[in-house]
Amino acid sequence: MSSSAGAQGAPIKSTGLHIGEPAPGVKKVDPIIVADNITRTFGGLTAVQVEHLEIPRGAITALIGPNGAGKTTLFNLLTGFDKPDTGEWTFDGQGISGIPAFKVARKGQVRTFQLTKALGLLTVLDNMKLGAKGQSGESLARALFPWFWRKQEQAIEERAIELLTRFKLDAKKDDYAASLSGGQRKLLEMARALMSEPSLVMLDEPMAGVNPALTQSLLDHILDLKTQGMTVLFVEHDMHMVRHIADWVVVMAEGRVVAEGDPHEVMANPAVIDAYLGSHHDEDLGNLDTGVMTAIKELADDDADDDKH
Ligand SMILES: Nc1ncnc2c1ncn2[C@@H]1O[C@H](COP(=O)(O)OP(=O)(O)OP(=O)(O)O)[C@@H](O)[C@H]1O
Repeated sequence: MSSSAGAQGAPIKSTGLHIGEPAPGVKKVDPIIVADNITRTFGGLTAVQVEHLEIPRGAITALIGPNGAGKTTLFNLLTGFDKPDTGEWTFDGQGISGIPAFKVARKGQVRTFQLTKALGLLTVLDNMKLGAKGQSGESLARALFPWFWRKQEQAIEERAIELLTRFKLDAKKDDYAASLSGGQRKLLEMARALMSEPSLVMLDEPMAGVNPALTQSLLDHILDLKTQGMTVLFVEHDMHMVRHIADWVVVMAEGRVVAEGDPHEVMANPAVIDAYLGSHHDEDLGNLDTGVMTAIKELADDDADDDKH
């Protein structure tokens, strides 16, 4: 695996992540997640049907696809918030299929949600403290040694303040989370996820509802996770963001992985445009919802940019 400098000011992309031709299910040089035959149905609907998927370690992978492709369902499965009908997967070489979310998080795989889960009636600092792992204050043995508990509390608070400072939320530590803007809540959620010192951070639509003033800051924080050695997997509809920061892109449609590759390869792949058009093939393009149209236009723009280079 190697890194190469991008265009002026562009983030440094990780390359050489895969073995062989980039295609759905392609093997990775150093995968952090390896998943096989994952299916999840809701009644008669097959929401996820992934034969094989590997997520490269130490890189930023984007999971994209049209609405209803199964991205969030796959996220929920991989993080233990939902159970599959079939399937097995490993995280860092350990089988974790079907184990509950709090255990997945303890192993170093954390996630944020599309709609932020900051607890509005807790302060920003208390939200952060909830993200700490391995708190031993509750256990009886530790309760018998309160000095130990206090020391641990202090360490947790120090880490929380350090992270809040990094995310420029330290001045708000005593405010209720409910008073934060949408973008600030996203930052708080990301900061809280880092409390448990994860090795894999999964972000579900990190840019949704974020005011443009905070967009760059969020992007920088995501890039920073990689610099610090973490792996990032994120779901996003914003193709500019995908192109800008993703080292690798996995495309889902109708529950399956339909393409994989680096952002430029993937966005030039006709199967991907097809996936976005999907069931709308017979429709007048003017009837498509604006999200689909924007995504298709951005994919096409990427092609045009490529042609210029
Ligand atoms: N709890 C559920 N009960 C019934 N159907 C569900 C449930 N969760 C998801 N689905 C269905 O599964 C399919 C995949 O949904 P999912 O939310 O995973 O897609 P997505 O790719 O994340 O879409 P979006 O980009 O719109 O968030 C959709 O058809 C959705 O309606």
